[in-house]
Amino acid sequence: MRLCTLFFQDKVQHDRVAGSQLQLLRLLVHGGPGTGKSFLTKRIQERAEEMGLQVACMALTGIAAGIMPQGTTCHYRLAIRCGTTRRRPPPLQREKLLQQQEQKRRQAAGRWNLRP
Ligand SMILES: Nc1ncnc2c1ncn2[C@@H]1O[C@H](COP(=O)(O)OP(=O)(O)OP(=O)(O)O)[C@@H](O)[C@H]1O
Repeated sequence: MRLCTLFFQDKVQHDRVAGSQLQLLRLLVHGGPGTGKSFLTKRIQERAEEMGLQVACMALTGIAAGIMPQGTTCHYRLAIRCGTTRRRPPPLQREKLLQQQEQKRRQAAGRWNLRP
């Protein structure tokens, strides 16, 4: 954790010299199963918080997010909406689309000599 402390101290000092506000720092912890990602993330978070820095932990899955202290999924934290934003077509247009689909299905069935 000495390296972690030195890293944050360097960063804080660098940002203070460069300007008055601390710059946002993004860290990506990546690795195979059981290589110590959660362990390292927790230590980094503890150290950063001891130094008065704010930490937001995010993960791609809910299970991974649940392991981290105050962890959330990326979608939740960044307010990324899931699902389609496309609206359903209006009824008339929808009817037309269904007709086109049926027509294509019949054409395909004819091509393969199947009963429509
Ligand atoms: N630097 C370390 N010193 C001591 N133990 C460690 C260290 N790094 C990891 N471990 C131990 O190794 C095991 C696996 O670590 P960890 O759960 O952090 O891995 P992970 O990459 O998050 O795993 P997964 O991908 O399955 O979520 C844990 O028991 C953890 O305590």
